[in-house]
Amino acid sequence: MTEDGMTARIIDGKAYAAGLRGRIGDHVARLQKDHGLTPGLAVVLVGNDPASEVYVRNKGIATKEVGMNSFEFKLPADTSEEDLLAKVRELNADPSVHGILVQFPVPDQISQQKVIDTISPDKDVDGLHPVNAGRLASGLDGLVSCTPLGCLMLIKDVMADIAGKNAVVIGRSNLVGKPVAQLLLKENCTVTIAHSRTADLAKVAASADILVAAVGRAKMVKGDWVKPGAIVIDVGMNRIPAPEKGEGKTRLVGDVDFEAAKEVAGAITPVPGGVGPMTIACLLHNTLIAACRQAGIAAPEGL
Ligand SMILES: Nc1nc(=O)c2c([nH]1)NC[C@@H]1CN(c3ccc(C(=O)N[C@@H](CCC(=O)O)C(=O)O)cc3)C=[N+]21
Repeated sequence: MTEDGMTARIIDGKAYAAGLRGRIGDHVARLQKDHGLTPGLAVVLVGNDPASEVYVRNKGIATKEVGMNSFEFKLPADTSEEDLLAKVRELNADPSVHGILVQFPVPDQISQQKVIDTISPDKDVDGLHPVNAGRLASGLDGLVSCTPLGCLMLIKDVMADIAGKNAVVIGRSNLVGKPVAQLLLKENCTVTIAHSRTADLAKVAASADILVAAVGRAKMVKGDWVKPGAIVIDVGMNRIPAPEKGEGKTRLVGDVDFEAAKEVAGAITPVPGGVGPMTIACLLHNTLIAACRQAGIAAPEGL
């Protein structure tokens, strides 16, 4: 239970993302009217993993809905690394493409890091290129990874000024943990990055005013790891068996034991409907920013 005896505010990432996509759509319409510019996002999928196909299809739909051009490329599962890198270079050189996303994971014969390194930092809407990671760490303008950006937007929607708060990020991946920590540091939080080797993780987590779970282990964060009143952001996307839905069925759960944590937290994101929808909206946000910068037009701030 929270300090005032109420359960947590459930942070509606789906609704926030819909609002953000609406504001992005307004900017895209203005860019077209004033500058004749239509932002374009290229998404490359290698192989035919069903989950990835669903994500890529949803990204394409969302991209067109905000008035951007969506370019989708499906390459066979046995595509060589050199062929994929050649595709990336072609997109780097294409002026109608402002953002490039290669859906991960890629097949084993391809190095994910080489793909990341080959995408032009200016078109790296995933924010994973070392140049963008370095810009974030140095407090310079760059492109920030979509999931971390989405987490920060949701946190700031709950609490506009988070300076001086204790933030604990569980997880140290380049994709989420590290960039989330950098963003929270930029907002003047006191940031701890915890991980699988952290001693007494439960105690560290319980010190957090803002707790971000990005480990990829279903319901690992228990209710008594949550400080009463804390903001809890659950980045986990774990598919677990759901026999109650029928044989072979699965459901999506986060890294947080939601039912227990919501009795303690002040605000908490659900899974699904929390961080996930923000990731796609922030991809469009980054594509808009990238298109403006490439065209030498002032990029919108604080969308
Ligand atoms: N280069 C690259 N960039 C990515 O950002 C990237 C990637 N590769 N590979 C796969 C992961 C995963 N990802 C998700 C995005 C949205 C939802 C999402 O919208 N989830 C919904 C529900 C989805 C469902 O029900 O299955 C939700 O949480 O409410 C989930 C997962 C982006 N990824």
